[in-house]
Amino acid sequence: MKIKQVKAREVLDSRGNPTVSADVVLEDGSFGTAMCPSGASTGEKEAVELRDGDQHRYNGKGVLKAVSNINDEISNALTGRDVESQEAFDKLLIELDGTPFKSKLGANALLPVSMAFSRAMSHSRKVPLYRQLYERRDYIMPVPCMNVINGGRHADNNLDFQEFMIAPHNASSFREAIRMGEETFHALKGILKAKGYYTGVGDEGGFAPNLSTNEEAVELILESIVKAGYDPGKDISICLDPAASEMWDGSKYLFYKSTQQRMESSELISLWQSWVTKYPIVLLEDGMGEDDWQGWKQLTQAMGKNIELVGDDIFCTNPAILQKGIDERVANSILIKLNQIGTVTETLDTIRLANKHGYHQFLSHRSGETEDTFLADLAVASNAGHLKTGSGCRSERIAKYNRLLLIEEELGVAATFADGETFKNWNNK
Ligand SMILES: O=C(O)[C@@H](CO)OP(=O)(O)O
Ligand SMILES: [Mg+2]
Repeated sequence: MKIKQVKAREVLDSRGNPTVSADVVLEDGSFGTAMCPSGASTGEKEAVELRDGDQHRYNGKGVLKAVSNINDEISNALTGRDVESQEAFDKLLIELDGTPFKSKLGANALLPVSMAFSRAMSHSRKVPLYRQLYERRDYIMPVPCMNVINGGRHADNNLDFQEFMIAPHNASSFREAIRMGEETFHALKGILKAKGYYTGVGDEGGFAPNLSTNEEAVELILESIVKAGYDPGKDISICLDPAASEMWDGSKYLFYKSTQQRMESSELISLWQSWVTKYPIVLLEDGMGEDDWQGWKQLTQAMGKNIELVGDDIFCTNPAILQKGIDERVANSILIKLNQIGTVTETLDTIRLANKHGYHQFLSHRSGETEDTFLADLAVASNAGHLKTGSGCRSERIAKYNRLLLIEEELGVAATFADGETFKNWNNK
């Protein structure tokens, strides 16, 4: 298929920061467009996001360089080229950049072009995007892990830990799971209000109340699950992303927003063990920091048979780093974020590698998002069984859930809801 046009411009993300929107048009007139998300608590080994640094425009956060890299270099190299597959297309992008972390053209230039090509191909082949990404007979609809309390770097005022999520898994469909999650979200709002807490939301749509302890967040969520009429642990469980890299001060974990206490890795592991005993927690993401491999190994030894331990900052969706984690028995699951690695093909490669070694895959949005719903299709295409894309009441998050509702309807009997099995069956460690 010949590429007819590649084009980009600067648009805005959900934090009001600039991001890249790109289009790809194929010879047969098929059109695809996509927008790039952006993180706040980023891993050190993520593919590079180019920012202009010109303080007169968006406080240095403009993306005009990345945009012109698409409109000039990428467009010149691709226009008129015959490309037979996503792999071939992404290979051209990777070669054009030529650096290990995509620092020349920017992952925020490569990724939206790569995603736009997937969409253009799906239009050309007249198949839905999830089928374009991975053709299967039956698909698994993911458990929506909804971030109902935001802390850490995603809210200025409150908790040390970044994300407190609910996983409504005892449902017969995605539609039912989302309803259970939203009912709990609204019950939580009522509880916060009654206790005199602020009910404004953080970057990912969860509440950002001024709670005094991290434990209180979990307790309130459990109370809201019950208030909504569900059984904690049986119907709805808890998932956490404390984003521990943000707490790591080089040798210890600093509770930088609450007590100012500094914990050894072993103490933090004991804290997680006591929480898992006390609370119905099924998934812990970034329980240790990315620079604390030793701590990560110990965490995996201590808890890897009991719950899902997801590596986000430590793996950065990078197959080479994941391979190191597999070899050294670090984590039993990987977070998947398209812009951490920078192309659709490499994202699918990482998913495949994880699958081959019994590592689960947790599909994820970024804290800076757009209305682009690519993630929803990727979550279905991968059959990964769960995703996180915020909660409640912010449209850039809900857009993905709404897309999943439509996909489930479209698939009909070819769709099975993932349910609680998603969080079980560890075959390693
Ligand atoms: O840490 C995370 O998992 C993500 C998404 O929730 O946050 P950010 O996009 O800020 O890296
Ligand atoms: Mg994370």
